[in-house]
Amino acid sequence: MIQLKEIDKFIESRFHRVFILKGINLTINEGEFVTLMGPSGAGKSTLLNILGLLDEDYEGEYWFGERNVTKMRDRDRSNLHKSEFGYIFQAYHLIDELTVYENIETPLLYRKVPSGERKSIIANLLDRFNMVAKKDLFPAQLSGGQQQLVGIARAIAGRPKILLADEPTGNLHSAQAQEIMEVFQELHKEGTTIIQATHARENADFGTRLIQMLDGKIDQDEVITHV
Ligand SMILES: Nc1ncnc2c1ncn2[C@@H]1O[C@H](COP(=O)(O)OP(=O)(O)OP(=O)(O)O)[C@@H](O)[C@H]1O
Repeated sequence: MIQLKEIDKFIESRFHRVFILKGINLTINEGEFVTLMGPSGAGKSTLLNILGLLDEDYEGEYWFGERNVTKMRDRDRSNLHKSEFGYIFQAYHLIDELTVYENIETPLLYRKVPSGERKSIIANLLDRFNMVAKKDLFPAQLSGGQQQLVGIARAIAGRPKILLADEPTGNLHSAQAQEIMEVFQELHKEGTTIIQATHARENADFGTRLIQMLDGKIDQDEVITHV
């Protein structure tokens, strides 16, 4: 489904190149649930941004199925992003002027989901995350954890084929974190491919594969076995 070949990302400083990612070769198949771990600064968010088509400033090749993303026009890349990916950001990226309800609705509007269906999808998500009473509030009126939940609801509302999540449980208490991982597990069972970056080792146990990053490289890549 996704293949990265020899991806390098660097910044030019005055005297030398500083590599943020170096020689990344990675294949992710449909239906995998991958966890990226590694110390702060290892390059996890940078790699997620590249995978999610949010950053095209790198060298190497990115293949999405038969399509060479590296050679795509901006508009096609943006359409591919909107149609296939759901993205949960480390900083929630909610739209401040929209209510909780409207924030969750945005990907459904992009995907031209009919109004009745939109209502039922959003009602289900609000219910699932215990946010029904908050639906008309604005992001600034929510706690950090609640904003994270809205970000997650928004990312999964459009039923993306691939869900990318950067520290999805970073601002949540452990019961909420567990709940989010269970939601991910359900989505994975339903066929969603998931790639998450996290510092929480227990989150990796919900997945099928653990990739350890170090200094912009893949250090270890192992299968998670479930007993
Ligand atoms: N645009 C940029 N300009 C300069 N340095 C950058 C840029 N983007 C990322 N970096 C650097 O690249 C390194 C990797 O950053 P990245 O955010 O991918 O790490 P991470 O593994 O996700 O860390 P964390 O766990 O703290 O989120 C960091 O040292 C960061 O400062």
